Amino acid sequence: MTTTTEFDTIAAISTPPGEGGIAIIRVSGDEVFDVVEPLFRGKDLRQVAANTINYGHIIDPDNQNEVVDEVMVSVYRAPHTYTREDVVEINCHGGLLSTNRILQLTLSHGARMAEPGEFTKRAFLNGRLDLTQAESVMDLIRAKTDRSMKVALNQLDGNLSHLIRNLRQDILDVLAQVEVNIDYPEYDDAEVMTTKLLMEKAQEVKGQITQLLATAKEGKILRDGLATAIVGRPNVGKSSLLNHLLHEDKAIVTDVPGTTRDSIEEYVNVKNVPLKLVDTAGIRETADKVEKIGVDRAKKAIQTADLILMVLNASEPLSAEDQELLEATKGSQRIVILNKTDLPIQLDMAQLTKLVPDAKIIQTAVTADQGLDELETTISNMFFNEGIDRNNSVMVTNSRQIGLLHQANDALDDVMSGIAAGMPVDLVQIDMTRTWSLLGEITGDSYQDELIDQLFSQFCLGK
Ligand SMILES: Nc1nc2c(c(=O)[nH]1)N(C=O)[C@@H](CNc1ccc(C(=O)N[C@@H](CCC(=O)O)C(=O)O)cc1)CN2
Ligand SMILES: Nc1nc2c(ncn2[C@@H]2O[C@H](COP(=O)(O)OP(=O)(O)OP(=O)(O)O)[C@@H](O)[C@H]2O)c(=O)[nH]1
Ligand SMILES: [Mg+2]
Repeated sequence: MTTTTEFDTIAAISTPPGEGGIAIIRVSGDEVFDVVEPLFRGKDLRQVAANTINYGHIIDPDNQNEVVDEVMVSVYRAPHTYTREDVVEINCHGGLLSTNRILQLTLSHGARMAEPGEFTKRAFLNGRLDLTQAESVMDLIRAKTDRSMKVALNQLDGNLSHLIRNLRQDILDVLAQVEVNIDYPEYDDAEVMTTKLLMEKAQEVKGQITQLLATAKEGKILRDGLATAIVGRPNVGKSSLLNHLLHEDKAIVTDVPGTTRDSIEEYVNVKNVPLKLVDTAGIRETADKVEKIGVDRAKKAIQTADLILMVLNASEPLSAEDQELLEATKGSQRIVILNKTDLPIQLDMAQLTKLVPDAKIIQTAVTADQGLDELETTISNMFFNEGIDRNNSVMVTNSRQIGLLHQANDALDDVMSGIAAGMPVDLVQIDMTRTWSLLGEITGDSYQDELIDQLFSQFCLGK
C-alpha cells in the first residue's frame, strides 16, 4: 500500500551553508516538474527515466533566460523516493550566491520553503519511515562516534520498530482473547483464566521493556557523550589532562594559576566511551571579575556532569579548597585524580582516603604521561560493566522513546497490581490497552500532530 498524502511542493538547500564543491537544492511534491521545468535548460525532465541525473543549465525565465548556473539535475519518481513524492535535486556549483539564487527561483515558481525536517516528516507521514526511523536519521547526522552511528543505522533499518511492533501485536492478541472470554465464557472459571492470561502477558512484555530500558543508559551516553567535568583548584593540571585525553593542545597550559578562565568543551572517545569533556576554570576565591564568572561556571559544571574528574596536586598538602571541592562532589559519580606524582609527594594519602573512603583514586603525572591508561580504563569500566550485549545494537538512545517505555512499564505495573487486587477484568483491560497505545507512540503508529511538529522542527533544514 503506497497511498501518499497530498502536500504542497517544498524546496530547501540540503547541503551545509557556506562555500563548497557542490550544493544540492532539493524539491519535493506533486508539482516539482511544474516548478523546475521553466528553470531548466536541458532534457525534458518529465520524460527522463526515474533515478537519472541530467546535465543542463538553470536559467532565470524572469530575466531574459539569463544562465544562472551549470548543473546536474537528479530525477526521482513517486513513490520510490525519500519522501514518496516526486523529487528533483539540483546539483549546482557550491557558491553561496548561485545556490541561494536557484532556491529563490524555485520559490518564485511555485515551491514553498521547506521547514526543518520537512522532507523526513513527509517520509513519515507518507508511511516510508516510522517515528523511530525518522529520529534515527537525525541521530545518524549527529553521531560523533562509530558506535553511535552503528546504533542509529540499526534503528534506521527498523530493528527497534520491529521489536515494538511485535510487543504490540502480542498485547493485541491477548486483548482479543480476553474479549472472547468475556463475551463467551465457556467455563465457570473464565474470569480466572482471563486474568491469568493477562498477568502472564504483562510479565512477559515487562521483561522485554526492562531489557530495552537497560540499554538506555549506555545508549544515551553513546548518543550524547558522557558529560565529564574536570574540576579542581587552579594549577593542579586540569587543562594538561584535557590536552592529553584529546591528544591535542586544545587548552592553554601555563604555570600561572587561573590560566583557564572559561569552560572548554570537547568530544573525545576514551576506550569506546564518548566523553563530552569540559575543562573548567580552577575554583578559588577571586576578586577578578572574569575569573569569577569562570569559577561560577565550573561550579555549575559540577551540578550537571555525569562524571567528575576531581584533580588534586600531589606535590602540595591538601588545602581547604581541595577539601571543600571533595565535599561538593561527594554525591556525584567521580574519580579523584592525584596529579603531579612525579614531584615529591606532599599530600597526606591517609588523610585523603579518610576523607573519601569510597572514591576511586588514581595517581597520575600527566606531563610525564603516567597513569593515564589506568584512568581511561577506569572510566570505561565505570560505564560499560553491566553486561550489555555489545553486538545487540537494538538500543534506545532517545529520551522521548525512553520516557514512553517508562510509561508503558508503569501501565504494566497497573495491570499487575490491578489483577493482584482482584480488580474487574474490564478495568485491567484498560491499563493493558494503555500499554499498547503508549508503545504505539514510540513508533508513531499513534501520534498527536503537535508532537510530530515539535519533533521534526529539531531537524536540520533540508533534511
Ligand atoms: N542526493 C541524495 N543523497 C542522499 C539522500 C537524498 O535524499 N539525496 N538521502 C536522504 O537524505 C540519503 C539516502 N537515503 C535515501 C533513502 C531512500 C531513498 C529512496 O528513494 N527510497 C525509495 C526507493 C529505493 C529504491 O530505489 O530501492 C523507497 O524506499 O521507496 C532515497 C534516499 C543519503 N543520500
Ligand atoms: N610536574 C608536573 N607538572 C604538571 C603536571 N601536570 C601539569 N603540570 C604543570 O602544572 C602547570 C599548570 O597546568 P594546567 O594544566 O594549566 O593547570 P590547570 O589546572 O588547568 O590550571 P588553571 O587553568 O589555572 O586552573 C603547568 O605548568 C603544567 O605543565 C604533572 O603531572 N607534573
Ligand atoms: Mg586550566
